[in-house]
Amino acid sequence: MYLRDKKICFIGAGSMAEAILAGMFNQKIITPRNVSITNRANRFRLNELFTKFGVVADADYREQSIQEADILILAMKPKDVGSALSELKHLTNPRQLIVSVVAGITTDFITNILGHSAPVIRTMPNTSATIGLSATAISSGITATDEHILIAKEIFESIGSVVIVEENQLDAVTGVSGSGPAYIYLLVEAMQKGAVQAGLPAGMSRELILQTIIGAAEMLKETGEDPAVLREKVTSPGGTTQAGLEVLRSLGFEQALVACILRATERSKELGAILSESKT
Ligand SMILES: NC(=O)C1=CN([C@@H]2O[C@H](COP(=O)(O)OP(=O)(O)OC[C@H]3O[C@@H](n4cnc5c(N)ncnc54)[C@H](OP(=O)(O)O)[C@@H]3O)[C@@H](O)[C@H]2O)C=CC1
Ligand SMILES: O=C(O)[C@@H]1CCC=N1
Repeated sequence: MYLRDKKICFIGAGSMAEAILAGMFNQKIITPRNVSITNRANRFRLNELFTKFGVVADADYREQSIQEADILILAMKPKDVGSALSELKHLTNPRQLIVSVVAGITTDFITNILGHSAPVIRTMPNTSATIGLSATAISSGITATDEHILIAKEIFESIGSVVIVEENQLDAVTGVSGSGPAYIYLLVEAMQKGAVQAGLPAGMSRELILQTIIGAAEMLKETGEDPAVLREKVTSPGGTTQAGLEVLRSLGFEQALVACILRATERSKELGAILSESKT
């Protein structure tokens, strides 16, 4: 219970902030009166989050909320981090823990803008946080201690599973599990198209595909088997799976996924580099 009595303030009130809020309240690891949420301008959105969670979400209390927080969660787009921190740094202090969910942005970048030694934890959750099933990786900047990692772990365990990584692995995590839900959704979209073209009704296709993905994921988890072994068990020689997989391979399915992850990883590095360059 590292979060008990800690005051948390979100800077950024978008979909990731909402997903984390929902997880923390579902797991009852913090009370609404200890949480405030701020954004740049959208008062309607703040009101929506106040109505939904009962958190302090009043634009007029933005400065006070940031100043009084023990933990600041940065949840704005990468392009907005520099300007947001430059504008708000005078409200922060070295005793606050800074937790960032922003893709590509390094702990060094954040520390340099703040200009003081507040500990910074960089994380990468994903949108399955909304239903408590995020895969989140967390890493610490140079001034963060084991206790800070434990605090961040408690926050992100409320929205799913957590692994601790070195910061230089976080771009790859972003390419794999941060963006990963989108790859799976594209797979479902394509499978649905195929199912309908093969003659199944759309609604039934969706149900069959979802259960197939859930079943395959649970098989991987529960058996601990290598995916190649499980794949081979589905694939009868000369059967339907073999025929389907041959088409996937001839169209470069595996290379496409590997290239996708490498490009998303590279993009995460680019997002950080663009901002670092624009600062110098
Ligand atoms: N979506 C995803 O799948 C994932 C996203 N992330 C990361 O989460 C972060 C947030 O993403 P998401 O929630 O989708 O973004 P949204 O666009 O939904 O929300 C961004 C929020 O940031 C606020 N904001 C912008 N500028 C400032 C500022 N200067 N001061 C205070 N608040 C500001 C916006 O306020 P206003 O509306 O008033 O402008 C808005 O509330 C991103 O950095 C992304 O990389 C991480 C993992 C997964
Ligand atoms: O697309 C993005 O940049 C963010 C980071 C991971 C998922 N969404």
